[in-house]
Amino acid sequence: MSELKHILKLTLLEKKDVLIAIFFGFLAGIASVALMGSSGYLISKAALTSQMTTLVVMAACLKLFGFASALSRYGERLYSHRATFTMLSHLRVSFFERLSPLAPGIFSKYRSGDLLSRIVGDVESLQNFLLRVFYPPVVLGIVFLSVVFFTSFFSLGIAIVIFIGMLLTVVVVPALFSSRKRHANGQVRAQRGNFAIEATEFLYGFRDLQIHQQLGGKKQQLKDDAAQYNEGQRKEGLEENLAQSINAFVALLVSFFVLAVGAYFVAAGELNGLYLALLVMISIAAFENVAPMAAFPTYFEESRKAAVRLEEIVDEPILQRGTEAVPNGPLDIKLTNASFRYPGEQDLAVDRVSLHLKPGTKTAIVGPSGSGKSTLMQVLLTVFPLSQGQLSIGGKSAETLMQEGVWQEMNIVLQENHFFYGTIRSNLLIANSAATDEQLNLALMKVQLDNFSLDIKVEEKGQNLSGGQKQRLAIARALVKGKSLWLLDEPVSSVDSVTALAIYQQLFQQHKDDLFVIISHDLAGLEKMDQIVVMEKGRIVESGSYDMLMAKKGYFYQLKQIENSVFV
Ligand SMILES: Nc1ncnc2c1ncn2[C@@H]1O[C@H](COP(=O)(O)OP(=O)(O)OP(=O)(O)O)[C@@H](O)[C@H]1O
Repeated sequence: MSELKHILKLTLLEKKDVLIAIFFGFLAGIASVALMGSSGYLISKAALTSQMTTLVVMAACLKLFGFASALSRYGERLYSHRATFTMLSHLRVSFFERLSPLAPGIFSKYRSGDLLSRIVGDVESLQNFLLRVFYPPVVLGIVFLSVVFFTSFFSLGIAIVIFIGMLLTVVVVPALFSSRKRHANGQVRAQRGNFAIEATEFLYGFRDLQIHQQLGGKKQQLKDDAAQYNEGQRKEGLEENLAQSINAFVALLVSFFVLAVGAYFVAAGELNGLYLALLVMISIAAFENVAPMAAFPTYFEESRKAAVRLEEIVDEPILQRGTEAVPNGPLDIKLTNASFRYPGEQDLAVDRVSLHLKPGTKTAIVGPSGSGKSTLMQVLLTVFPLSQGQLSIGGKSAETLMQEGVWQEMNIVLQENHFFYGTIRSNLLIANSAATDEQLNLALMKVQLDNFSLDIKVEEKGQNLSGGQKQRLAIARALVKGKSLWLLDEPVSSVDSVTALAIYQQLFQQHKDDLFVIISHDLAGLEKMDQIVVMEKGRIVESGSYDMLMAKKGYFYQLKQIENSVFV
């Protein structure tokens, strides 16, 4: 039950709705018991006496109880569902608040399909927590105790039988099935997760699977996962039916006992026969309310597992981020002896790097594939926390700064940039929602996309754009943002060299006071950079201006020679 503590806390944030729902639930339950009880009494009274007034009063009571029962049921549904949906919205908010600081590291631990299944499926499963786990036993408990209290005035023996029946149907049978369910290996939630993982991969990798003629195998795997999930659901359904049958059987048995014990007491002269039908009908009505308890084990286990699966994700230590604002004015970025290691990896991806990036300067980071350039960029973006060393922005330690505040000051273009379904305009406005069409068109012109209309449709992930167009659109987005720190990771790797050069020229000429950090594979055109940083195995092996490095005839010079010999 401890797994559900957090969910219970969120549910009880809506204490008022929960209490009103319990109150109406109790009224509905007790009114239906009273309805049946008074009809039993009416039957006996009609058979045994001919007092018209009592019969008329009882008939009026029947109508009143019927009306009260229907009305209270409506109130119960209204308030319990309102409390449930508010709890779900609290849950989603609290889950995302705890999840977002874990991104993007979370993707190395969980596959996207799995995350999706947890975020959507498991959160959704928890809508049953109040409606079918927490609330029914509470309402039933109160209704039953009231019934036991009422019947004890007529016959203590019958009250005891009803009390034992209550313990069996509300506590013992559901607890037995819950424990059975916990120990059975019905992993429906995990199976649903597996199915979501495979389906997402199938969707993402459809084209590659088709090209490599591997669609068949993957399809089969999907079918197997779907079959397992179906089988799990089938077994779950059977188990629920069994619980329902046993609970209904026990309830019927108890009503039978009430009749038998009542008949015995009537025969023994300990109970007035007038009340026998009333007590039997009360018992039948009270046990009719027990039906939702049959589903309790399924929903209890489902809620428990969903809560555990959600907790698993967000139960990572939360990295404490700073709260200070980024200082005003031109910003510099300084790395001192900075190292970073990916979780679970042996080697440092960034190894004792010291670097000072000043406003108004242009720095290129070059090096062979896998040398740590992109990781260094993520470190500068404060996405990856340093394992060792210092990162300061504008003279302040990055740890003390608010991460959103740091990103707000940066124009960022990564190797892969996401484009949303919409138009060119909507994709550019992401960077600055206040930008005018004129500003957007100017940005498009600077990246040589002036032939693009702002109303052109962009398909999901920018599928209808070429690689180079996507990169230029990402630069245009950075231009629209208009900040002074430029962090660009291979921004023009898919753009032809003439256009790329023209874009760089525009950027450098019109943003002379800005700070540029550009990762590049291409060693051509670096003459314009103020500083070239050469990386190898996570370390800076050389740095300086183009002329300095060429004159030094060191590592960069050799890379240039290799590049020249390859292309000559
Ligand atoms: N998420 C990750 N988890 C573990 N190791 C990683 C991860 N991403 C990168 N690495 C490793 O870190 C090292 C540096 O990778 P990085 O992507 O920074 O290199 P790079 O110089 O940018 O390469 P490229 O030029 O090919 O983009 C590589 O050895 C890589 O295998």
